[in-house]
Amino acid sequence: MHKQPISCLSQARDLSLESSDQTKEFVQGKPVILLKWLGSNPELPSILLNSHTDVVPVEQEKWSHHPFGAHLDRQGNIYARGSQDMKCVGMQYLEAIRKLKASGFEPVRSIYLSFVPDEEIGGHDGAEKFVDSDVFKNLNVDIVLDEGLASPDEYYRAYYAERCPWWLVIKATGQPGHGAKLFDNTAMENLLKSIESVRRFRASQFDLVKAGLKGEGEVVSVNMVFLKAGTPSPTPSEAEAGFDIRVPPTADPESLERRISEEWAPSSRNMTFELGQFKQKVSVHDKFGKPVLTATDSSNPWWTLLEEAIRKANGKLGKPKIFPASTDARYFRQRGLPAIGFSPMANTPILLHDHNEFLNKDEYLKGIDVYVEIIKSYASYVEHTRKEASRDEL
Ligand SMILES: CSCC[C@H](NC(C)=O)C(=O)O
Ligand SMILES: [Zn+2]
Ligand SMILES: [Zn+2]
Repeated sequence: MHKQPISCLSQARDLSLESSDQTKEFVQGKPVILLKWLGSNPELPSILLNSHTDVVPVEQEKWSHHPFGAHLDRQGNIYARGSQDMKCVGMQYLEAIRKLKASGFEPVRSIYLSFVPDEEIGGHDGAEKFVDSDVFKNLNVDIVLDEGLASPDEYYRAYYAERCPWWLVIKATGQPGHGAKLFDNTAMENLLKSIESVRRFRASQFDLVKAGLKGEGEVVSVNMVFLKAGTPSPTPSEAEAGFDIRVPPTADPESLERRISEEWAPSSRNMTFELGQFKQKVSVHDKFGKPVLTATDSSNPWWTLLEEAIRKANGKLGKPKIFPASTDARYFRQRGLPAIGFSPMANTPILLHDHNEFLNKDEYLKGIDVYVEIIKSYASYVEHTRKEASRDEL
């Protein structure tokens, strides 16, 4: 994973943000950088602006410009790995603060910026350790902003929840034998029956999205990501397939698990299964099995303030959505904190993790002005809102 935490520190110095005593290595070599803009009433709970410093790898030869060269083309598009996911957001936070400081604005609530590692590989040594720490507890955070997605149309997207990844491997065993012989109960036949069943389920979910009945983040998605089996002859006695499944907080995890064990990997067909990172299946549900969501109605003042701030910056906000993939926001929501996924990139194709990831400079600059309004509004909001749930309650 490519990391650039050092530049955050030089930016912090440049902006006179506090940093030295706040930077923590919960895991050696994986720093969490914390910057602080002290509010005039530090007793009030704070605002946390989170971003991750790691990016996914690149296949350099498939890019039209060097993926780490930040090439600016004639249309004003900046090509770089992380230009959407999510160096843009981390820098926009800092640039918005630069503008606010230059304008003489003084926050009432303290504002923290966290730059965390490892989001792309699950956040276990990054946001998860940070959120579990006393350092985080002492920040007394009231609201978290984290990453969202680009939007190909003129409406910004904001996310109030996310789906949970289940990495599934199903294994089939069966009768080995001569490759020229037709016989029942081979590992391949057993596995293929399961794959057919998974595909029917996948189509049923995808049809709901295609028909406009459900959003992308509201269905269970399943993609087969690998197949591993045998040699040309004899007929192999073992075969396996891996799936990337994404489960929305509104789905019933128990019934999906039943489907896996009864339809996709039934022992009656000599099949077994493993759910990797299985622990994560609870991360979008609380301990009572209730979905972990951030409210997007008048019960959540931070949502209303976000809407108003975007409007004030002449931006348009679409209907709140469930994030289709996985972000660090789930760790904050699990602690009972409201967390909104938001990356101000309208009129932009969704290119995170793709070749030729880019962001247009005008969108980038507009996003800074959107954050100026959001930070101004959040840091001036003095009503008491909610407290972090204590660890014992979770
Ligand atoms: C669970 S770790 C992987 C995290 C990654 N996040 C995004 C935003 O792509 C994903 O959902 O695949
Ligand atoms: Zn990201
Ligand atoms: Zn990513």
